[in-house]
Amino acid sequence: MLVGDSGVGKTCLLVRFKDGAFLAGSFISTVGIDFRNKVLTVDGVKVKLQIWDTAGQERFRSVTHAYYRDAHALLLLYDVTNKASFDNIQAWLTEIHEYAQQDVVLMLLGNKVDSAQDRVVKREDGEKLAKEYGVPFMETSAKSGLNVELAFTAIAKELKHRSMKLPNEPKFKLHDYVKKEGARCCRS
Ligand SMILES: Nc1nc2c(ncn2[C@@H]2O[C@H](COP(=O)(O)OP(=O)(O)OP(=O)(O)O)[C@@H](O)[C@H]2O)c(=O)[nH]1
Repeated sequence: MLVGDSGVGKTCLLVRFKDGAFLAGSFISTVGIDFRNKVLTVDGVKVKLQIWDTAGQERFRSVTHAYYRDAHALLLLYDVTNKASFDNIQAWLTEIHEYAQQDVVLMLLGNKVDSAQDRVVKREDGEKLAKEYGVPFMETSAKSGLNVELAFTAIAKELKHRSMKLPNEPKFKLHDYVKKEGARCCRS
């Protein structure tokens, strides 16, 4: 499930992942909730992700609260060009704590890193906040595609490992995977 303030790029991130395209131009805010499916092959196993795109606008909050309980993973987004969306992350985390399952997979994403000239939230600030709350963190761009595939693949890997629970397989460490792959392939 994708959550975060209105306008941070949740729908665009999902469209980039699903269709490999960027929705440029006028911004159409999500009404309520929407979902798309995508099948990924993770370590030779097909994983079907059902990805729920929520409305960030306050007036839809009661609708989206009802969906948290069934979410296996949450991608919490802020916009690196919008300080308020970053400042609201703590409130989102409180909400997640209240409504989501205790063991939900959670990842923090700082989106729109392609807009370098408009950036107001430094990468280190995102990293610091994520560390404080013990969640994996990445910067992304729905526009350029930076780290989009990586974010969803990391989540899919974690979910696959959880659902298969193979006793002889070493535990998958989402944090380490994100750190290693992020550093290797596509830091901005
Ligand atoms: N430069 C840039 N613009 C982006 C990016 N992602 C989204 N946008 C723009 O930001 C605006 C909002 O994007 P959406 O994906 O609709 O935002 P949202 O979080 O789904 O918004 P709500 O549905 O209201 O919650 C649109 O005008 C997008 O074109 C990005 O990575 N880079």
